[in-house]
Amino acid sequence: MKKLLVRGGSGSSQLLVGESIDNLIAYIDPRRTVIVTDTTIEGLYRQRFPDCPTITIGLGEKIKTLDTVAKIYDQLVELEADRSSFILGTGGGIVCDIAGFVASTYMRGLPFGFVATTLLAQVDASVGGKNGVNFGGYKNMVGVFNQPDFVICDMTVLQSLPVREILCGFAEIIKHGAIADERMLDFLDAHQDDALRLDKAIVEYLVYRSVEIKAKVVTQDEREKGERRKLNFGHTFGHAIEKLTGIPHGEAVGIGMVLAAKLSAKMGLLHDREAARLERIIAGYGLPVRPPVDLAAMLAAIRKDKKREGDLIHFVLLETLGRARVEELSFDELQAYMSSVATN
Ligand SMILES: NC(=O)c1ccc[n+]([C@@H]2O[C@H](COP(=O)([O-])OP(=O)(O)OC[C@H]3O[C@@H](n4cnc5c(N)ncnc54)[C@H](O)[C@@H]3O)[C@@H](O)[C@H]2O)c1
Ligand SMILES: O=C(O)C(=O)C[C@@H](O)[C@H](O)[C@H](O)COP(=O)(O)O
Ligand SMILES: [Zn+2]
Repeated sequence: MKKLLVRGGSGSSQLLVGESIDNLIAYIDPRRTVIVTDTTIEGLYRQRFPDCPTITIGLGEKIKTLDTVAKIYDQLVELEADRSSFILGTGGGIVCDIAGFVASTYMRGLPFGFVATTLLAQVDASVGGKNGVNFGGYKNMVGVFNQPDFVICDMTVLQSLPVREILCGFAEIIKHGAIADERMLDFLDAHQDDALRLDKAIVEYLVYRSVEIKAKVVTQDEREKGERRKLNFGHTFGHAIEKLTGIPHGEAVGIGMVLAAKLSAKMGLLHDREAARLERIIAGYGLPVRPPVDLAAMLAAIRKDKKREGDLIHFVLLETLGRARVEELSFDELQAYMSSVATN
């Protein structure tokens, strides 16, 4: 097992890469812990959790709402959870985002930790303290920055993940390579087959390196005033596509990264050859690369993105593979560049 630390103004988080869920008891007091999980994880892994009251939520982005949060508050009241209670979110990104938000707001905030059970949650969603829910159909509109005490990433639970969910995790791994580490992209290229069949050593390296990249950025800029914006590479288009089509987050981010790389090339930053290479890597990991909606629809959704400030939007571009930069673009500029970028 390897450990990393995320330091934020809201507290520090221990990231335990390769820890087993069978050792959970070393991190929590079961008499004080309430587990929040989803129906899949409850069915697959409940017998391996410590014996604690458990709140089980449904599946899918559609339940990442304030309504679900309110239902969890109700159950916490019923369980007589108090300020000495501890919330353990056990699941993918949806459980982590919701459980972290519930823990951060119930009774003005309880301590919490995560067991991240999807590849996407291990490499991204459980790390960095962004907790929240969607509102009015728009992504992550209500939330907080607040670090969990710990995150457990047990590689063995990834074996039960459906293939589509594994691929979604690779989208965020590729993102970390694209913004911060070209050698990671070389590694992803060289080890594609082993990575896709979840070879233990390969996946453990990719999870660790992803978390290392994200932990460094979050420690520098927890509240996303500058450097952290780069973690949003591919997300401006990605969130719009997710909202418009309901495809999973990782798939939408994969398409968003292809579009953002093409835009970077159009703006004279990234070489066309590099944009094409990134697209090849994303496609090689079985992810879609063409937007299933037209440009006008995406731009209309982007106008409501919470990263908009007046007529400007912070857009993450690539200078080269492995180095990102954030530019403020007006919607007119974005529209002008994108209308000359091939999107199909
Ligand atoms: N907070 C952040 O920094 C951050 C970062 C990235 C993504 N996110 C959010 O994460 C969410 C997506 O998370 P996700 O991709 O993990 O989706 P998810 O939580 O919906 O999980 C995907 C599916 O896999 C199932 N599952 C989970 N673990 C499993 C396992 N070990 N075996 C079998 N099935 C399992 C789940 O029940 C679900 O059906 C999005 O809402 C996205 O916005 C947040
Ligand atoms: O941690 C971050 O910062 C990220 O941007 C990571 C993203 O992969 C993630 O999808 C995040 O939830 C997006 O946050 P948002 O604030 O843009 O909604
Ligand atoms: Zn994301």
